[in-house]
Amino acid sequence: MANNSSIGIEWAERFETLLDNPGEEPAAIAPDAPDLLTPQEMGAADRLAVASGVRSSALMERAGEAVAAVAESMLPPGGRVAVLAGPGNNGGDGFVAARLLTERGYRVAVFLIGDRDSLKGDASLMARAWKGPIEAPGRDLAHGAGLIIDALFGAGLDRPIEGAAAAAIEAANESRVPILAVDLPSGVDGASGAILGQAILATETVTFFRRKPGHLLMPGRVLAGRLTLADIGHDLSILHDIGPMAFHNSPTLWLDGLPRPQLDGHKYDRGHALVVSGPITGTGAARLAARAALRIGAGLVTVASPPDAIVANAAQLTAIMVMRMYEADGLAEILADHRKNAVVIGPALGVGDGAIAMVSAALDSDAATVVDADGLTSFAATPDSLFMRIKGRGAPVVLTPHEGEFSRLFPDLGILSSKLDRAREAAMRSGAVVVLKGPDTVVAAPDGIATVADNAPADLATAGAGDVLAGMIGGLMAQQMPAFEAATAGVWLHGAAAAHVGRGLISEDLPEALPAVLSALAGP
Ligand SMILES: NC(=O)C1=CN([C@@H]2O[C@H](COP(=O)(O)OP(=O)(O)OC[C@H]3O[C@@H](n4cnc5c(N)ncnc54)[C@H](O)[C@@H]3O)[C@@H](O)[C@H]2O)[C@@H](O)CC1
Ligand SMILES: Nc1ncnc2c1ncn2[C@@H]1O[C@H](COP(=O)(O)OP(=O)(O)O)[C@@H](O)[C@H]1O
Ligand SMILES: [K+]
Repeated sequence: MANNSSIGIEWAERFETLLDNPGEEPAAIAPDAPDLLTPQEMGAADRLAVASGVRSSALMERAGEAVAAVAESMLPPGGRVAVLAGPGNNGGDGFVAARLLTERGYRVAVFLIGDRDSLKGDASLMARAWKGPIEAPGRDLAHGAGLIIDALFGAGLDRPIEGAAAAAIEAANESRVPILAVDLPSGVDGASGAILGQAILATETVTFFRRKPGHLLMPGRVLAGRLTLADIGHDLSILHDIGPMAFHNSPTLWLDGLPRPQLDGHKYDRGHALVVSGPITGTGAARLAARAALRIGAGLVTVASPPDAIVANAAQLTAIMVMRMYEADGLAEILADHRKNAVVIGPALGVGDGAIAMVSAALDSDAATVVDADGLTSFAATPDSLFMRIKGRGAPVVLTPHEGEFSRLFPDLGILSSKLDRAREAAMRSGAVVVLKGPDTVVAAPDGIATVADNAPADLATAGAGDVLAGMIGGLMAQQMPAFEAATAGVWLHGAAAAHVGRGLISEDLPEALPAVLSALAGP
């Protein structure tokens, strides 16, 4: 995660409370608006809107209007508002909001970084329409204010914030006055969610047309606070020209493709998932994954167990079957039965040559494969051999690393500040769908399409939660759901199951919460 030292303890507290209440939809958003636009794509959207006949000053006026409307919900008229305006169009939005709020009875002070004469285009126009004084920001900029509007930098932030702007951000954060951010909390990179130098800790953020990845990726999601998505006059057809490649993970994306039991179906139509168990000291992980695969709808689930663990597995499984497996050759034999059409391998498998051989055997089969945990770590020294096998097969593969496992397989990708880019690069390099886990889990396909989830509660940071996720994805693939959709749906359902359980969650609860979550999705 990016450096958060400039935000300090309050940031950490916010992180905790926000993760307790994940996945709140932004206020004015249409629920089926999952597209995420990078700052560059948003710039293109603005240009396309202007090309289609919308005046850019009208876009800015509406943006400022949306900011003023949220400000009114945060502070009653008569209150004092401090507007921090930056040198670009984000500052322009701030000048519009300052004017509108003054007209509505607020006492507004505008603090500008730079001078009015250097402003360009619409920002210059809006600054001239502001009739009040303009001050330079000092340490006391928030003195007496009931609300700060942060219009320093938005989509145009292109380098770390220093100097006067950094000092203004520090003063705003330290004032403890509620902050409404325009477009993005200043200092947050809209593409990655990373902090560039110093960042505003906003109470609320108003953004326009579509969210950016940085509104969902950490720490941007936490720094943005509550998000409102405002329509400022872009035509939806613009999205066809832009072709967004990143999406907010929500059921809109995959619900139609979610497997459902058919009236005339039987269990063999719902696929047969195989989960590979570790040795006697590590059997629980496979059982968690197997239970999840069954709960998410696979018709049959079998645990392939090393001989020493067969009693432990058999004693604890009922609807799930157990098969004896003699190392990699045994696994290959079991998977020669093509009815076993999905395999989950890696949870508590053990790290080493034995695991490499077993993962290789799984990848040599025709079964859709989920490789997790030790199955990934075992290839730390030879990641290319894993990727070659993945690229050489016909059936799909999903890799489900947490950040630690990811850095073992893709050590050079740590330099990319964006989790979205890391997952995409990894998917491209490996040929697999990559699920890069965490509070902002990214699912990326080799063609660059990706989703970002924001519905996982912090309760998921518990032993075995990842095993359950691997099983859920395997169970969906057993039901013929394509890999990217299965991974995306699995991640969302995993978060929703955790939210359904709430406090005190342990991994065993997750599969058991699936019936309620799936039933709610299926509707009445
Ligand atoms: N037609 C449009 O383009 C619209 C733009 N809108 C607003 O315009 C914003 C984007 O405007 P801009 O592209 O002008 O970008 P910004 O206003 O976000 O910032 C760009 C300016 O800041 C400077 N800058 C960038 N990083 C800096 C740093 N670390 N330290 C000091 N200076 C830095 C740049 O040199 C440039 O002058 C959006 O976030 C949104 O708020 C809205 O008004 C809607 C319409
Ligand atoms: N702070 C958090 N907030 C939300 N989800 C989290 C958090 N930490 C972990 N998770 C999720 O919990 C799961 C943990 O998986 P993993 O790290 O593989 O654990 P394990 O190996 O114990 O199963 C992943 O799905 C991850 O996305
Ligand atoms: K801002």
